[in-house]
Amino acid sequence: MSHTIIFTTNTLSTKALITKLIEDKNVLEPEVFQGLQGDALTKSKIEALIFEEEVHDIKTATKNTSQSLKSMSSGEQRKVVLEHLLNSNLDYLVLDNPFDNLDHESIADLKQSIEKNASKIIFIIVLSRKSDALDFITTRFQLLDNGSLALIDNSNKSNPEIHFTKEIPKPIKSIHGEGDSLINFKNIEVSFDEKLILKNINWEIKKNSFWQLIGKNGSGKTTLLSLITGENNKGYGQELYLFGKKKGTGETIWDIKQKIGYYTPTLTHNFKRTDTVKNMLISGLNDSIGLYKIPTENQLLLAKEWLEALNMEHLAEKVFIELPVGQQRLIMIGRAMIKHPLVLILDEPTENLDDDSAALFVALTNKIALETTTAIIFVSHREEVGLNPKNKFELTKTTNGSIGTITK
Ligand SMILES: Nc1ncnc2c1ncn2[C@@H]1O[C@H](COP(=O)(O)OP(=O)(O)OP(=O)(O)O)[C@@H](O)[C@H]1O
Repeated sequence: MSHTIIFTTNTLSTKALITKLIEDKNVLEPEVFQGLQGDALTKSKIEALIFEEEVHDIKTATKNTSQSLKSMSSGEQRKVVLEHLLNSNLDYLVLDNPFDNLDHESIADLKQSIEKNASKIIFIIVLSRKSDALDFITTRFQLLDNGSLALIDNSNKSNPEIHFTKEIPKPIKSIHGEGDSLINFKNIEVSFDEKLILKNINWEIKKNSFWQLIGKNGSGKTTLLSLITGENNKGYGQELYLFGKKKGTGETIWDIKQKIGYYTPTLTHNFKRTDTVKNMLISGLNDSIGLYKIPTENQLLLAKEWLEALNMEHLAEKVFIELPVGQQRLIMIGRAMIKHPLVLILDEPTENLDDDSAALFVALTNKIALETTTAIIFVSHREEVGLNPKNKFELTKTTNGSIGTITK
């Protein structure tokens, strides 16, 4: 049995595929896999280990560190759990998009580690991105709509059709913001358990700017964003200015949230409600996820305009969580943008997307940057092909906290 790559697209359920791959009757070559021990590195595996640690106080993947799995950055979590699985005497290991969330160096490390273990463990790697494929694995399949696997040659290229022809719809009412300076970090520092994570951060975000925030795993990107969105109170007492006011001097978290549009894939991870696509868009006007109020006529009209702009009019009444993930992401960027916030924060928004869906997401982000005055902060490890940020802010780890530099 050789190592295998399986390409999937966002219209298909990889969960069902992965369950089959680690069942006794593995879909690849059932007779070969009979009796072999396998496991999978997936998001739900990581979530289950966090649950074990939190609720039952059982440390499995983190038994050699004092830090909890939950408090680690997403990239750190992935690395620790993979290391644990590689040391678990398995015959085969299924990796679900293992390079998502990882910085370039970690991707190179991980690829090396897979190659190093390739004589001991059979790897089955499920990928959404063609560019993530490992050269030494030449057995490659495409998951088809009917759940079967088709052997492919390596020259298959995708060509997404991008046709956002309508303009980004105008908001019902403008959000008021004084001056050009929206967010200003002046010598900001953040520590956890007395360990400095961010050091002397100076960064000003102005109206109409388009930033990409980059930095290695654990360099503090999410921590930096959480100072803006209000989830982290470590900004108080420091020179952090949000929309012209020093943080902690009067504005409530809700005042601040109202000026920000935010999207990160975890926002809808546990979302189980059956809101329609149309209502999901409108909920961005109330800063809720899912609609808890009856929409007004104007709101319904605005949602219609957005659906047209996204070429998704026909999906208005569909249940949001039943859409393929690529379409869900476009709706979520629409939801975050519907009020034309002063700042739009997109934290690893293309995580887990296939090439075509990522290209659509990137095109929509560029369009928002071009047609509105909203400032955009796009966080990604990947150099997304086609993304056109005007500036880049990079966090670089040092032994005493990460420092920030404007690199573009
Ligand atoms: N509550 C916490 N307690 C202890 N350490 C923490 C806590 N929250 C974050 N950290 C640490 O702070 C550092 C920065 O984490 P953060 O999630 O901001 O990084 P990141 O750049 O977003 O990483 P990634 O790209 O992997 O998502 C990490 O080393 C993380 O382990």
